Amino acid sequence: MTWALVVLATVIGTMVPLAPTLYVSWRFALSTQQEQLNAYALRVLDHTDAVYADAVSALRTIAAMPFPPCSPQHIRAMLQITEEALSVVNIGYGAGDVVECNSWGILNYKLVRAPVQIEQPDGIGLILNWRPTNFGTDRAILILRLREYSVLVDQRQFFNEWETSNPFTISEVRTRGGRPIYASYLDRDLPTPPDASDASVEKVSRNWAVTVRQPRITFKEHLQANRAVLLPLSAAIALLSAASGLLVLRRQSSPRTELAKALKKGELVAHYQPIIELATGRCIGAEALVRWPRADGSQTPPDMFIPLAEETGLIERVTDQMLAAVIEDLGDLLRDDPHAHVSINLSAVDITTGRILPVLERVLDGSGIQPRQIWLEATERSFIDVDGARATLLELRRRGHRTAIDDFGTGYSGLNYIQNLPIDLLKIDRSFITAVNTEAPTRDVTPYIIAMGHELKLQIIAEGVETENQAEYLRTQGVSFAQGWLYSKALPASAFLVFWTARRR
Ligand SMILES: Nc1nc2c(ncn2[C@@H]2O[C@@H]3COP(=O)(O)O[C@H]4[C@@H](O)[C@H](n5cnc6c(=O)[nH]c(N)nc65)O[C@@H]4COP(=O)(O)O[C@H]3[C@H]2O)c(=O)[nH]1
Repeated sequence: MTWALVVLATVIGTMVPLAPTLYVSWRFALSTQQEQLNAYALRVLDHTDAVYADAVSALRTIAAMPFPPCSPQHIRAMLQITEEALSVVNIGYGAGDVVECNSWGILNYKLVRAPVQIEQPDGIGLILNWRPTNFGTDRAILILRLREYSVLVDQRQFFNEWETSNPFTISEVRTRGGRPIYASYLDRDLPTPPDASDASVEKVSRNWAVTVRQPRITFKEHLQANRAVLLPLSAAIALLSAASGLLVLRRQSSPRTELAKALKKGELVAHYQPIIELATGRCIGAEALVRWPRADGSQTPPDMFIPLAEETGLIERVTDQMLAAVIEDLGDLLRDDPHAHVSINLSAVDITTGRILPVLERVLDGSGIQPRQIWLEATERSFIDVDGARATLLELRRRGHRTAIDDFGTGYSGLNYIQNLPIDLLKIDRSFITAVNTEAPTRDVTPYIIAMGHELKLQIIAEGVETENQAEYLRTQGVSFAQGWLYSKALPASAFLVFWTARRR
């Protein structure tokens, strides 16, 4: 994946989750608004019902009292009820067109009884917006009338005194007959009820219908109102998607992914380093060494990616592909010359788990290649699990394969250790060959390793032979085989076949 694609993916990765997030949060705001309105409508209705019930109760109580009209007891009773009923500001009595007395006493002026405007189903008459000039208040009064009695209520308190605490919400109260009797926008100089796009809720009780409204939240308003939350949220989403984009990029270009891709595409190839019989100078076989040619023409050295393959569990696939390459590249050679062999490097897991056994069986089955033509090399690291390694090596040997301990001398295997392992060949590490005939401190170790090999009756291969001098020394020490740049570097299959033909004679 290129950077451009990752940037594009990051931008899309930012926008794609952001757009639904904003939309969902707006939808959530709308439903929250609706819920709030719902709750508010219920509160308005409850309040109206409660105040009405209080006023009606006062009305019915006084109407049921047996006192002579406007008698001192009658007036005292009206005063007492007025004081006890929270919403009632006064009670009036008048049998004809005028009020004769009220909670304060007998009227000494003429107060005309206002005509009933609305008849409620429960028999109570309503008079709205009564504004008496000489009554001690300039606030609108709602009168509830039952026969001769009138109960006076502060109209604003009756409907919803406290609703001013919610300045964006307006409420309208209607009788059950549909007659509008209150609208908060009239009281509070609010704009007249807005259009149908408002968010609104209607609630109905036995006597009243209440509607509450609010301009519906637009997406833009929601965005502006929640900038403080939404902007950091979008920044966080952007960061997250950028981070995941980078992660994808890193994954895409991580060495492990690259190696896995190379394995998948079959990009690893086998090169073959000739193995020479020191006594005759003849080529008796080759070691297969993995090569990873890159698109830019370079090669990634096995020392770099083999440890990675071992750590990341890809090494089994490397082994399997090398084995398949050997059969493909040198199958004819091996079938034509039953004395020729190819050495293959196994990993620790191939040896300790025995995984390689069925793989080899499958590959060689019906191939015409003898198991003894496939030598298998394992480093000392493979022998950490001695029992697992011994079981695998024993089975390999039983089938006819030859087994070699590779890079000998670099690990910690002592004589006692390797003499208990079923090994045929000991391969001396290049560092001990380089030391031959030099002043290097390891030069004394080389004869010791060779002697150990002889002691264990193992055939010895020297690797990294670069000079005739080294070859001569090894010959005199009784080392059987050698490989190294003195003879040839690891060659592509076709070049090796040419080398083989020339050195087989
Ligand atoms: N300076 C010098 N070097 C020489 C000379 N002759 C041979 N060599 C190099 O020494 C290494 C010998 O292979 P190794 O000890 O098995 O060491 C191998 C082996 O441990 C591992 N490896 C290579 N191919 C495979 C494979 O197919 N499977 C596994 N599991 N490991 C492999 O990678 C290591 C390095 O492989 P290469 O880079 O191919 O390096 C090879 C070879 O190219 C010489 O005269 N002078």
